Amino acid sequence: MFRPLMELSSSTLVLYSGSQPQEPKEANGDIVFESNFLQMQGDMPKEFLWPSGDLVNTTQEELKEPLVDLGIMKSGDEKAMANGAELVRNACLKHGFFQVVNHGVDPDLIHAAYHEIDSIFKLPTNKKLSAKRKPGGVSGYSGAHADRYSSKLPWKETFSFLYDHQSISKFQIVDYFKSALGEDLQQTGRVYQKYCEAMKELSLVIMELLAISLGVDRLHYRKFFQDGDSIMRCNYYPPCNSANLTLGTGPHTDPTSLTILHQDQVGGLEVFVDNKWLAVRPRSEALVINIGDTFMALSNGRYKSCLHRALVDTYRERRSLVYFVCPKEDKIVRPPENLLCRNEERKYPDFTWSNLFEFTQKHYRADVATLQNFIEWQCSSKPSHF
Ligand SMILES: C=C1C[C@]23C[C@H]1CC[C@H]2[C@]1(C)CCC[C@@](C)(C(=O)O)[C@H]1[C@@H]3C(=O)O
Ligand SMILES: O=C(O)CCC(=O)C(=O)O
Ligand SMILES: [Fe+2]
Repeated sequence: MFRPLMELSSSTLVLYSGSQPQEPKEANGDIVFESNFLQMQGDMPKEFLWPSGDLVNTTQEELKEPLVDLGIMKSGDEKAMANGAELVRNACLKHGFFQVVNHGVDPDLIHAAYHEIDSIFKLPTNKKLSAKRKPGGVSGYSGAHADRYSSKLPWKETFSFLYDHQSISKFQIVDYFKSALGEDLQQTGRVYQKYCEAMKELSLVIMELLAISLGVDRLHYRKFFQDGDSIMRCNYYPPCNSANLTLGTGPHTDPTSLTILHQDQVGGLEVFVDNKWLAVRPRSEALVINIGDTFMALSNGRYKSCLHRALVDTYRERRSLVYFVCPKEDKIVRPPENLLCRNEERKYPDFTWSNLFEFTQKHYRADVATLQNFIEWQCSSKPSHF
């Protein structure tokens, strides 16, 4: 049986060993994040408290990110496409964040995907724990990552799974849900299978737009990511009485390549620009696109990996659907030759997503400096890859 985190934190629980608290170590046994239970305990358990530097208030200012109409990609209107690419370029050079509208994803499918978030997180705790993420992997359930970290715990539950676009089975996600959570979740799997198929197609269109905006061959990144797997993550953020003392997701850049995110109408996603945290206004008809560390390397550092975080709300549950685009594991991450101007320095050595992913799951807690720490870690353990 599991023990609620609160009870555990009052005992001499060793959630991690080793000198570096951020060094994730697997804890023994099931440690459970029961937000209702925690809420009744009065003070916020110390494990969920975040440093004041991470909690710096939003300026109440909203990010003025471009809304790119993706219809330009099918219109054949070269001028409209060039204008759209310029909007993307300016945003990605500055903060790596934009939104797309007229994206072609069925609003009913997005609505269904939100409905299925509750099919997952309203399950009994022991059922969710039966599908908990395995050490070193990404698939499965996590409650505040309480089995990975022992401080700065995020006030959220997550459920993640892999999407292999080239899988021979058109039912890989349905099969995963059935195996992980049982036959009753078959319909949930069907919805996310369709959702991930739609995200994959959209991601390849965006890769073309990014290529145009960088002045490289239009199909370069589409080809690079065509055979890649991706990570789908459902985020559920329970209401929190001490919402100002904790975070739903701490400040970070996504180590992945490109993120396609939909947030519900509660709001809470913020982007760090010009030394300020700016709120991202929820737009139900739009999809948030942000550059991740791996694409930043693929652009030789031109495009910024977007620094962002997610706040929690005092009274309302918040949900987000996050699709992380990744290249095939063993592909060498290297900027295209024709992006590198004459004698332009390579900003990052060659690496693979497989190694960066493993770094984030076994050696380092992804934060605002993941890629730099990964490069140093890789260089210290292997000869130079330049
Ligand atoms: C490769 C990944 C690691 C995380 C999920 C994907 C892309 C985003 C990463 C993450 C969300 C960045 C913030 C910290 C993290 C631990 C989290 O809050 O979930 C990261 C994810 C993870 O390691 O599970
Ligand atoms: O929930 C959100 O709005 C952001 C989540 C996020 O950044 C992530 O899961 O990487
Ligand atoms: Fe993120």
